[in-house]
Amino acid sequence: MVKYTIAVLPGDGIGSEIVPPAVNILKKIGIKYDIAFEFKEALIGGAALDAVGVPLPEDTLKVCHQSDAVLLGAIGGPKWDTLPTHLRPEVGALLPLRKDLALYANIRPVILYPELVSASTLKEEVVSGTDLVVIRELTGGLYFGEKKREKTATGERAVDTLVYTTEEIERIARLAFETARGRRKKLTSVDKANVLESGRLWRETLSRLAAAYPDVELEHMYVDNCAMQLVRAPKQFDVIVTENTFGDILTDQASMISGSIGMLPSASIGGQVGLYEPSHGSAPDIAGQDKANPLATILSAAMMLEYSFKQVQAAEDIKQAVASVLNKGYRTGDLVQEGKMVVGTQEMGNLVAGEIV
Ligand SMILES: NC(=O)C1=CN([C@@H]2O[C@H](COP(=O)(O)OP(=O)(O)OC[C@H]3O[C@@H](n4cnc5c(N)ncnc54)[C@H](O)[C@@H]3O)[C@@H](O)[C@H]2O)C=CC1
Ligand SMILES: CC(C)CC(=O)C(=O)O
Ligand SMILES: [Mg+2]
Repeated sequence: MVKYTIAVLPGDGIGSEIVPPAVNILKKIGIKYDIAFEFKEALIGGAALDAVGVPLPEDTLKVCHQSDAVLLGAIGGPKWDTLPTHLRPEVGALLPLRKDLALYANIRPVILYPELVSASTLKEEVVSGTDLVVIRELTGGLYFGEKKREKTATGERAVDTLVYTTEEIERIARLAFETARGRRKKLTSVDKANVLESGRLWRETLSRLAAAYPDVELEHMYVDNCAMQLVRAPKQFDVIVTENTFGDILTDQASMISGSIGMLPSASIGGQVGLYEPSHGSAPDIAGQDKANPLATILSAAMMLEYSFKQVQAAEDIKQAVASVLNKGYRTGDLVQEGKMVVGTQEMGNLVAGEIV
């Protein structure tokens, strides 16, 4: 029997509602495939600030490093928004955790389940059949550059910096080329090279590496155009690779192709220990109400099985279980479609678990 330890970090808001269903499904997968999962829960974000005064406790980092993978809910919320920047859950916990685990690549597949075509805000003929993946650089760029605030004679001056090195661009580009190679062989590199120096280096680096991947078609696109193209004709995309902030924004937008941000999973990889989390945040507006869609987190657990544990069939089982539940007509509130049955977070989790036999 194989054994894996999973660090479980529910975090804030809906985090404590969407993570337990994913853990429960992993337990069922463990029974079916003879995998012994050990789950070690740890504090992060506002929950950690409230309990021990820091957003990313040393103990949590230790648990993550000593595990084979990390399952994260979401962090942040209004209660902690006014703290100094370095203490905020987002800047004080999530970014340093990603950096500490050397997770330079964030993979966000945007797949529209056929059952959810009418849940998308976009027209059926535009979105039907969409299957693209965004590869977002995760430990560099605007989120990690130097920040400062200074007093001026009339007010204040705030600075954020966007820095990339050739090496940082090369490693994410290679992963993107390799990913495209295993799919429909089209790579769209998204930048703002018409304005940003970092964008020029990004574009030059991608163009140079393209010679090693003659079977992959590389196109360059400015990020503003990409935002438009994603809603105009999403099926033109296969793999998109882009800067940290651009990828963050474009994937929230792209989530609506799949019906809801509650459908968009993610895998963060690159280091020894992969981290798996939904693409959305802690959704304070619906927290504690059993309304959140747990499917993005459940599908992130499937990505964990695939990327960290190479349990491809087990991952496929989870995706099939999700498809089956959707096919039977069950929806959480974010996916309301005429004639469908609306269920809460827990029930949706139980329904998916019930499909794994
Ligand atoms: N990885 C993380 O932990 C992230 C944390 N955040 C943090 O989350 C907090 C809230 O941020 P927002 O901008 O409101 O983004 P959000 O993604 O939490 O919510 C945006 C909207 O989508 C809805 N939504 C999100 N996930 C859902 C789900 N699973 N099911 C149904 N509806 C869902 C929410 O109810 C809300 O109306 C902030 O503190 C933010 O910094 C935001 C993004 C990522
Ligand atoms: C909260 C941010 C640091 C990150 C974010 O929005 C994301 O990773 O999707
Ligand atoms: Mg985001």
